[in-house]
Amino acid sequence: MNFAEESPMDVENDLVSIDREEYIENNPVSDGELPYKVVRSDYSGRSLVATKGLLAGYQVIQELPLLIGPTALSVPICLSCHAPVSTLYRCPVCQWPMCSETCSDDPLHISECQILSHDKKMIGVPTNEDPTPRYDLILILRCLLLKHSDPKQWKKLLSLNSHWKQRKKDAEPHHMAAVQYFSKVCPTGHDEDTLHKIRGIVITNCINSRTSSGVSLRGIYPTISLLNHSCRPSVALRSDEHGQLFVHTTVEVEEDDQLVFSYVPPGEPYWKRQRDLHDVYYFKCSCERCADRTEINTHFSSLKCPKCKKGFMDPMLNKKKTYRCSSCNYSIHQVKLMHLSIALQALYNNEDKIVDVASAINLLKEIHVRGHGKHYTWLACAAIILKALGKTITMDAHRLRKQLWMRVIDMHSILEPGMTRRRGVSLLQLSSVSAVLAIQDYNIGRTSKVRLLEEVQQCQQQLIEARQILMLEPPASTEQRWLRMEEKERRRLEEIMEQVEDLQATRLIVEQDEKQKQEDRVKELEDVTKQESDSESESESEEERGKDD
Ligand SMILES: C[S@@+](CC[C@H](N)C(=O)[O-])C[C@H]1O[C@@H](n2cnc3c(N)ncnc32)[C@H](O)[C@@H]1O
Repeated sequence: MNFAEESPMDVENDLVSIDREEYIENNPVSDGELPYKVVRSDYSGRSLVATKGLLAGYQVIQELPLLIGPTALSVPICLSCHAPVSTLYRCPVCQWPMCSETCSDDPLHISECQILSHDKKMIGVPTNEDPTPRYDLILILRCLLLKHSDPKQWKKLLSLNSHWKQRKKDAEPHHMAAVQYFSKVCPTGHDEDTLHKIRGIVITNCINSRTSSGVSLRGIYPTISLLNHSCRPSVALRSDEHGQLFVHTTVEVEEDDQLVFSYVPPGEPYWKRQRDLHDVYYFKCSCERCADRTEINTHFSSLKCPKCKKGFMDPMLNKKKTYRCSSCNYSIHQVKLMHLSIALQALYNNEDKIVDVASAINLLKEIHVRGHGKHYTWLACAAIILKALGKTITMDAHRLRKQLWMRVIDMHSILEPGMTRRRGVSLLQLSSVSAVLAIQDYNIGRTSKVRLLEEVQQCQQQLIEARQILMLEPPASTEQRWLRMEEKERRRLEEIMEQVEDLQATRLIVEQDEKQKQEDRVKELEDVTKQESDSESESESEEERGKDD
């Protein structure tokens, strides 16, 4: 077959058609107007912008994957139902691990199997239970098969960004392995440039989701793929167990604002975010966070100056990749700063070092001295401490937990503000630990009843906000567990409030009882006194009388 005339370049710049009917069907509450449109810029290509002002939490897009498959590095999973499998049962034809005969006979697998079965030496076939990059091949193959199974969708797929020429030039080993595999070992009939392009499309555009059994999958979503990146996002993506994606605004956006999400974890330092964005997506990020040397006053990626120990070594954002002290102007190269940061990271990376609250606090102090309280290592260390403290239920542990959750929430509200799942979950945790502390403090007489009520009300406010955020989780998603936890916490707080009210009522009754008893006693005393004085006066008068007598 000659594929020469359909060079991928021909469709490189085609716009993916945005299907309005499909949008309305997926978003029944929508007024029929798309809340986004595609715009194009010389530097960042196509991107989605809001067509009107949108409040935080607004669902902008709901989209099923065009194709879905295993992540590039995966433990063995069945190629049909994507359930985790051992390597004991294999498809008798292609030898890939599957869960059963039913799955290996599935018509969807048959077409893949015909290609994969050419690998007689099992070069690309997973051999044991360990995670393997061989699963990278599967989604690429599914894309390649689309050409004949669904030419319309194939065209849509080819319109996505791939950076294929650059990837071909860079010849990264995993990329080359996949291209060679489908050109030499299991030929699919596509020319090499198309193979470069298809792998490029998968790497540039795939988005991960999770099945109900906890397996990570990656999918291609033609509309959502048009969202550009920012390290300070305005939308968040959530998936259900069928791989369907939902895009919500996390903050209020205005008409014509870009809708952007973060391709990399926002908790990574500047140099790591830039490196990954460059290596995988081929661009330099200049979002408001990256364009500000202080990363919005957090100095998130800067160490304290090793020379004057006063200023922060902030990135200069220039091509030389230098970091300069804000106080004494001392400068070092990014590589040196990376090494210093990695050394700092090594201090906390060993979870076993956190044996109790005191050791955790010491560790935080160490980071504070060499890094600082808003440094990325602090955030990562807080996560490790929160995990390591596990079920420790001492008051000290609760107090530390509360402080850490408060700081984590503060930092994330700068880095990725608004209705993010991270904020929802952190608020839930903060509310839970604050409630425990409030009750304990009250029980040991450290706080008053009024303070207890105030704190419980504060926890309820945190839960209300957490609920608003967690309600955005799609119904068929594993993350619904957070909503269940929120419900449990809410009931617990209601019980506490009832108990406090009961307590209040009991106290009132006791107090009234006491008051009554007191009054009775006073009355009794008065009566006795009166009787006594009466009898005294009687005897006195008797005496008088006697005298008289
Ligand atoms: C998933 S695609 C997004 C849609 C893409 N802009 C397009 O035209 O198809 C990812 C690619 O978009 C570009 N991109 C995304 N965010 C960017 C940003 N903040 N600055 C520059 N380029 C960006 C990069 O080329 C990246 O590899």
